[in-house]
This record gives sequence, C-alpha cells and structure tokens, in this order.
Amino acid sequence: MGATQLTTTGGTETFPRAQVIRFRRSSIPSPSPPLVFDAARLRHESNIPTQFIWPEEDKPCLEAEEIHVPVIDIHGFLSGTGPAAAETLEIIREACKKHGVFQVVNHGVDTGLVTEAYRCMDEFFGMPLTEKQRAQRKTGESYGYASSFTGRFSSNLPWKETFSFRHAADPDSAGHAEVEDYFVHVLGDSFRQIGRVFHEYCKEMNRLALEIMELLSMGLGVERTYFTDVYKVNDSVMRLNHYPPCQKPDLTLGTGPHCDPTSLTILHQDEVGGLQVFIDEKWHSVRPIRDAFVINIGDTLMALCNGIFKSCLHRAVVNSKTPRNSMAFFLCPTMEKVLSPPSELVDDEHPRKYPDFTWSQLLEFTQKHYRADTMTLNVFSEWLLKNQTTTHPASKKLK
Ligand SMILES: C=C1C[C@]23C[C@H]1CC[C@H]2[C@]1(C)CCC[C@@](C)(C(=O)O)[C@H]1[C@@H]3C(=O)O
Ligand SMILES: O=C(O)CCC(=O)C(=O)O
Ligand SMILES: [Fe+2]
Repeated sequence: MGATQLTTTGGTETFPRAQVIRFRRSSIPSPSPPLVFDAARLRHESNIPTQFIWPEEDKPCLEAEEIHVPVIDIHGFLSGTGPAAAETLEIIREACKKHGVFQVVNHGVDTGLVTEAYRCMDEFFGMPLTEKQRAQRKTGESYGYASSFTGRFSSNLPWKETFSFRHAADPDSAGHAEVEDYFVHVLGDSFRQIGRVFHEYCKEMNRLALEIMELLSMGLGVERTYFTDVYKVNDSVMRLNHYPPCQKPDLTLGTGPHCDPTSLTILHQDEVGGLQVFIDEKWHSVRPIRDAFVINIGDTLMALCNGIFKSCLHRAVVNSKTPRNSMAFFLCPTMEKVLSPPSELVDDEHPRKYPDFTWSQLLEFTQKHYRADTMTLNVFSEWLLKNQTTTHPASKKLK
C-alpha cells in the first residue's frame, strides 16, 4: 500500500495510501471553476464529474447479497418480557464481537416522529442550493450543510448532501432546545417547527442510545450502568443524509467505506435501501425495516471495549432512479473526557490495544488530518503515540 505525505503543524507525517485529507491550497491556481454539487442538476447528468468516480477496488456492487442483521426487541429485553434474556444477550455479544452491527425494534420511538422527520428532511433538501447554503458548514467545523465535500476533499467525493447539527445532553441541565435554536439561528424563524421536530428526534435518540449502552455493558459483562454512566452527559451529532439519484451509480458511492469514528450510531434508512456492511470479507446490503433502527458500534466504543466489540465497516450506495434519505445519530462522549477501558477488560492476556484519548482529539484528527475510513482508529492510535506529550492525559503509553 502506498503512502501519502501531509504536512501539519506537528511536522511531516506519513499515512497509508490516499486516505489523508487533501487540503486545497489557495496558492495553486485552479484551471477550472470550483466544483459545485447541485443535486437538482447533477441527478440528470450521465457524464458525472471525475471527482465522483471511485477507484476500481471501491466501486460498488449494486446487487450485493442481503444479510440478515440480528433484530433485538429492546423493550422486551430490558423489561424482561421478551424472548429469553440470556439468548438475546448472546446474540448481541456475537454480533458485536464479529462485525459491530445489529438492529433494534420495540424501541419506543414514535413512528409518527420518524415520518415527520423524513418530511422535514424533504422540505430542507428540496430547497434550491443557495437556500441550503445559508446553513453552509465551514471548514474545520462539524455542523451545517455540505453538498458533497467539494471544498474539503478533491477526489472520491461522496454522492450526497448532508446537514449535521449538535445535540449535547446533560440530565442535570435539560430543557434547552438546542436543535430548535440552531435551525432558527442558521435558517431563520420559519424553520422553528422543523428544528422542534429534530430536537424531539434527538431527545429520543439520546434515550435509546443510553438504553443500548445498558445492553452493551451487560454483553461485555461489566457493571450494567458502566457505559450509561460514561455517556449520560454527552456531546452528540445528528446527521441528515440525502442521496440524490445518480445516472452512474456503479461508478460512485453515497458514503465511502468507513467505520464511524464516533461511539454508537443509530441509523434509520428510508424504504429505498443502500446501506451495505462488510461481513465475512464481502459487502452485503441491509434491507430497510421501517420500524427498526440499525445500530453500529463506532471506533471510540471499540477503543473503550479494548477491541472486544468491533467497529462496523459500512458504506452507502446510490441508484439511478430514487432519491434516498437516512438519519444518523452519532453518540459521542463529552469532548475532554479521557477514554480508557474498564479494568475488567484489561489483563495479561488482553493487554491495552489503544492508548487513552479524548473525543476532541479523535474528532480533530478526522476533521483536519485524516478522512475517516476503514483504518481510522489504528492510524489515529499511531499518530497519538508519535505526537504524545508528557502533559496531556492521552499521553499514557500502551501497557
Ligand atoms: C465525526 C464524524 C465524521 C463523519 C461524520 C461523523 C461520523 C462519521 C464520519 C464519516 C461519515 C465517515 C465517512 C467519511 C465522512 C467524511 C463522510 O462521508 O461523511 C465522515 C464524516 C465527516 O468527517 O464529516
Ligand atoms: O446512509 C447510510 O445508510 C449510511 C450513512 C453513514 O454511514 C453515515 O452517515 O455515517
Ligand atoms: Fe457511517
């Protein structure tokens, strides 16, 4: 595998292949006007810009074989009214150890809220590009609207538009309608109602994420409240993904292969389908189930589990006819919390796999130095160890 050089404030670093974010340098004259991803126009284009054409090894298989991702009745499990608890726990444990993905039903999230959230997404993404750009995500920021990542990356561009916003939770200071305020701030008062819908949706995602954390603590055999305690105060991100049709769906990807650098992702996909997971050395599609959420383990949780539960490798493909929407709630710890696995998961036979770090460090790494992909956690760990200082909490060496 080749290597790409990137010069940052920390010096010159070598990272594998073309994974490094290629920064646009204003000093280099650009021969053509900047690329703009205007979905309304590009969805009809059969000559797609080369920046959207992915390398041969990443080109999608649109007819990938479906895989049955385990479906867990979460209310049944937590209330003790569902199928035998021990069996359910074993299914979760196996799925998380092998590939890091399962689905939940009977989760208590009102289907009306999900439908309403999709309606609001249609309203937002259906606006002309210039209207959406009022909420433009700025360089280095994690929130806002991005039409593909034309200003951020220069190749392997994803065929999608995204709108991301923050949802911080703290049970001791609940009540602040952060999402609603954000919508009004960036888009104006006419977006208050849409902001309210997404605020409600995020609150529900936060509740569900903490319930799933209870399940995962049990699956790992640590104290039932262990991960709920870590995440009850959190600094999470909600992302709306809109994938317009593409006349060359076999050449591009909606979202490239990656593991989420975050802790836990609660994904809802509409009925169109396009999510694929990499299991047993093959890409498989995950058929949408209207009442289910897909749960992915992310890199941060994998590090907190000392590698026992795996971060799920996934991607999204597009199609030539039907626009697709998905909603991802990324549970994240607070920025400066030092993340290290519980002592029960570390011993002589299972030494520490990753160094201590903070979410703020990993987030910065994925936003400024490295485009999140299949190897983020390993590359980040090496980078941390190389750049460690004696004063930072994340500077402890691997045992
Ligand atoms: C912290 C994050 C970075 C990304 C959004 C969240 C969680 C997943 C990451 C991402 C989806 C992984 C694939 C590449 C990426 C650039 C994307 O296609 O959206 C990633 C997100 C990002 O850096 O904005
Ligand atoms: O749209 C999908 O199905 C997947 C999206 C995704 O992986 C992400 O937003 O991180
Ligand atoms: Fe993802």
